[in-house]
Amino acid sequence: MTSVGVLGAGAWGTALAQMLASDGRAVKIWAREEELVEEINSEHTNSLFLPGAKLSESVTATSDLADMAKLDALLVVTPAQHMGSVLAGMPAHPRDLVLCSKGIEAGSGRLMNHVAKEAAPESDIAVLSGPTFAHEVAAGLPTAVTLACGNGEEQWERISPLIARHAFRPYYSDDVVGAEIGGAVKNVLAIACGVVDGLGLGQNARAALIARGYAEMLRFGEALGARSETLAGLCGLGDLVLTCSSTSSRNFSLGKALGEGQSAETLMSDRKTVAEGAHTAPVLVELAARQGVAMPIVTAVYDLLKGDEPKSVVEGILSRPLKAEQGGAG
Ligand SMILES: NC(=O)C1=CN([C@@H]2O[C@H](COP(=O)(O)OP(=O)(O)OC[C@H]3O[C@@H](n4cnc5c(N)ncnc54)[C@H](O)[C@@H]3O)[C@@H](O)[C@H]2O)C=CC1
Ligand SMILES: O=C(CO)COP(=O)(O)O
Repeated sequence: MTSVGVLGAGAWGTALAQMLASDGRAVKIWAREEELVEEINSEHTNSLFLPGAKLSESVTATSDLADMAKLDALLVVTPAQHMGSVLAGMPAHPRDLVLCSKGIEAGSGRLMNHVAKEAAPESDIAVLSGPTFAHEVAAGLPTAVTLACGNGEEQWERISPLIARHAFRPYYSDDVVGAEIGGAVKNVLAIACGVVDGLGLGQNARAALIARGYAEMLRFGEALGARSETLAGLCGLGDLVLTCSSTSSRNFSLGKALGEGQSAETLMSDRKTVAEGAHTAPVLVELAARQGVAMPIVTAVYDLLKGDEPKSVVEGILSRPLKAEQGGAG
């Protein structure tokens, strides 16, 4: 039987391992924390990152990257900023790497598929992304995702049966860049929606922000070669709607706390879980400027994270000159 495992035992890696094991399959998960390896193997829980979820006994954990190298396919679920170093620490790599992290590498500005390709040049790369709160997937609630295969339909035929379950429906795409940009940009926009909520600006403002944020995602995606139909799908609009409207989102909650007046510095230094949008915003602002793409909402989030005062940042957005809704430069 083809073997599949999960690299990273945060909330999402753990939920994916449980989803994969829902048909009785043996699933190996790599955890960085020794105490978590012990807990998953003995208690079948992950109280650090996914409290409340009960895992199947067929999910077993290891802290040895060599165990993961032997598998046929690996779902890669480290935080985006650590994907390169974790993959580089493996003695070899499975044939298929399915990237499930949502972000852009700070410093280099690389998308995750470029990071993975450099660390594991022999592997075929795919991207899995969509509206998927970890606790819901772990509980077996249904959702659907984009599975963008860098090697096209041949790779899809190989990996989709490994990943699809009754309540977890991958949809085929070959637009890896589009799938990655959707997930990375929506995290930043979710912070903005949280700020609107924290400031009490109302539901109209949030809907307007989602629509204008989506326009930013489309413009940026187009500049990097993503297809707009990909961004209109599960990994773009689908995930944007989910993350921008729920305090279950860490990014939304971070924004809400900022809007309520907590300091960015304190919020970031106190974190145990990852809010990828905070790491993506600065590098996204840089990449957008390089591409000549206007991203005023993303820039506003960056300013807030630098410590600018929420009310004045919102005032800046509202004072922008009026323009045509479609086709303008921003
Ligand atoms: N939680 C969710 O509902 C979803 C998360 N994602 C994405 O999955 C990725 C992982 O997020 P979560 O599983 O939620 O993480 P988490 O916030 O639950 O846990 C933090 C993770 O970071 C790891 N970590 C911390 N420092 C590290 C280091 N130096 N090197 C390697 N790993 C380190 C920890 O071991 C832990 O696995 C992120 O890119 C996130 O955007 C995607 C879809 C859903
Ligand atoms: O990506 C997610 C859901 O699809 C999770 O969002 P947060 O990282 O904001 O919690």
